Amino acid sequence: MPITTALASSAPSETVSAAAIHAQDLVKKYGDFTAVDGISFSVTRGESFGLLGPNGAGKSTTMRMIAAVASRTSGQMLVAGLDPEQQGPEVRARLGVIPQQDNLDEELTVRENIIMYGRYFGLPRRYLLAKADELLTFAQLEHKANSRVEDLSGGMKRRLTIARALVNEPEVLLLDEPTTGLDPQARHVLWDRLFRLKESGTTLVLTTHHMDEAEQLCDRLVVVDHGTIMAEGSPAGLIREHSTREVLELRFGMDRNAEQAKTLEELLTNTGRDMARTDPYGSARVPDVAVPTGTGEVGFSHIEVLPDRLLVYAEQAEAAMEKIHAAGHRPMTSLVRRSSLEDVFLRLTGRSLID
Ligand SMILES: Nc1ncnc2c1ncn2[C@@H]1O[C@H](COP(=O)(O)OP(=O)(O)OP(=O)(O)O)[C@@H](O)[C@H]1O
Repeated sequence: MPITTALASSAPSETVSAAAIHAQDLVKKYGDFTAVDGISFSVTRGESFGLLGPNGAGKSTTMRMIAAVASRTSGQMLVAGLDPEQQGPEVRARLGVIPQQDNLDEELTVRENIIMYGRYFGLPRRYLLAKADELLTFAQLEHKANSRVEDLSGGMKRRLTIARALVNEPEVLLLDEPTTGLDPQARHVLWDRLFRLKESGTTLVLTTHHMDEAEQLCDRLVVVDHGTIMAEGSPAGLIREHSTREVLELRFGMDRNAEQAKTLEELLTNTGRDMARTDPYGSARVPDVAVPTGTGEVGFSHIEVLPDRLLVYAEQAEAAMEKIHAAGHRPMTSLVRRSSLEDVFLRLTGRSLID
């Protein structure tokens, strides 16, 4: 059966053809090992879409199948309406690919890297000279145009890799771990450039195991673990669905955390007017809408015990802290923060995103 027919049988055809990427029941096996285990997702044109998961989750393998550099074992996929398996060169011409490891030509200058890359696409030299200037300005590398790549910082190399990937004006930009290994300042500069691309309408598909990156850049994302999709939604929607609004982080000392967790759980669960969960480790979910709270109301959900600290999940973490103090408990340190995608991942898998 042609792929368009197969895909259309389970999704509205206008959805499939309008999608920048449509993947259905995608499987990739390496021998007996299943790296990608039947994942399905759709990326809308102009959207910024993320695959968030820990090392080894199958994110890069999925990206390689999208980029037409790895075959799939089964399932279907369309990229810009084309099948990467059947129409590899056409798909690659529509994509900009930023691999996990920079593969710039260290012997060439910054400008030459862009021009040489454009030549692979058969783009004319005159076009490339003007395009290189435009892309160097975009990447904030004008002042490095004639420097050799080996003289660039890590952040500059990453920006050059992105600039180079834009030379063929791709419909979709694939970014595999775009800022891993960069210092915080370099990450922010790169995020700013990606924001601009997003605003100009480029479809971004990125993998990351940094929850802050996913929160910053993604309109929508899938949480991936062991080759399967655990959850899908916007960063805010996922947090609303799988966590409380706030988290109270407490340290009591390594050997006391587990014991304290039991005591605090009883204390916070039995607080009269609170919206406590009857089964704090069960599957009960936090309501989709913000819980109305008044003085003393905690909206307690559950406690996670990590090796070095406790995470108390509550709509009102300050109120939880007050109750803990009032009951005479004195943690060594305490911190109130908003829930993040890291909390979502922990809730879904029982593990941290970064081991
Ligand atoms: N060519 C290969 N042969 C065998 N196993 C592979 C191959 N490529 C990837 N794998 C395995 O498939 C699993 C998924 O790898 P993948 O690189 O897709 O994960 P990832 O989520 O991108 O993680 P990372 O961020 O570490 O790259 C891993 O267990 C990896 O060891």
